[in-house]
Amino acid sequence: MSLNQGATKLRRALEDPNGFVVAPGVYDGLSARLALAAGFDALYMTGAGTAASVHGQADLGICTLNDMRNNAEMLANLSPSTPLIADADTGYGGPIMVARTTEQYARSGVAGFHIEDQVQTKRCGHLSGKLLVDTTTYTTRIRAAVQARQRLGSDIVIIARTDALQGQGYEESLARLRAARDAGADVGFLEGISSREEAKQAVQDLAPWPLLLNMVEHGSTPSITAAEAREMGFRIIIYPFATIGPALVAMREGLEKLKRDGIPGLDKEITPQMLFRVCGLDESVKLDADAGGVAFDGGVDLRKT
Ligand SMILES: C[C@](O)(C(=O)O)[C@H](CC(=O)O)C(=O)O
Repeated sequence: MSLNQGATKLRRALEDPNGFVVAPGVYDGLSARLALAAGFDALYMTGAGTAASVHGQADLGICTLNDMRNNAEMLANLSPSTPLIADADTGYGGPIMVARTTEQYARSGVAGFHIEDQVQTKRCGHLSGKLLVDTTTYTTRIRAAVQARQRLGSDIVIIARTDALQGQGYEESLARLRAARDAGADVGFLEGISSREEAKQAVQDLAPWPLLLNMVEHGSTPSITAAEAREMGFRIIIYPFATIGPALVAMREGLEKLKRDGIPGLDKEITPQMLFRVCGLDESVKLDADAGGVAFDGGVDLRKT
């Protein structure tokens, strides 16, 4: 069996003409556990969510390779057979760093990652004023990733993202994606698609090269469902804010309630056991018992039913 099952699975899904990958954004262990429990068969590690949760910072190129790799490694290994697509921003430096990023992501169990053509002081693709590197620098990043993948003999999927649409227009964006494809990228990612027509056009213009749709709601892109994206011909859809969006609202409301009432007033179903069960409590207890451990012989539930 391949060492990186997720990467092999993702690559096979892209080779299958009917394969379509739906990956909700996750940013920490709990959000990933919940996405897995909900039955998603792929995950997306959002860089914006990682910056927000690990550092409490905006998506402005603050996360380093180590921050991203650490988070990705934890997420990818909660369910190694479930592909994790991870944000790799600009690749974190020149070709040497991009190669290092590729190697570290591959060894960490990441199934695929995207690298973009923004400058190092990057920003979220749905903010204005983005600055880009030239096409030669961009393709050098992509080539460094492809060559690193080949040296490793890894199935890790390399996704080329361009942020050129906002400042340089559609034709320049397509030229950049074609250059990335020619440099060996497996999938294209046109960031900040601004209409359904543009989305369909990009799929057609780059066919049969697989394209990823970044479904950031209330950003530059209209709301497109998974079924619509599939119909348009996209092969992967990611929803970066799928878990951090609801978490943000729920946490804010919960904290306002606590401030007001002096008690969180949680739903009855929220017990310590319930939280820990979401996070693999029963599997861990079984693992201990299978090894001959007796620590949990008495169980962990306060009230036995
Ligand atoms: C996909 C993305 O890179 C991410 O970090 O999840 C972001 C999402 C966002 O901040 O809106 C991006 O599109 O740049």
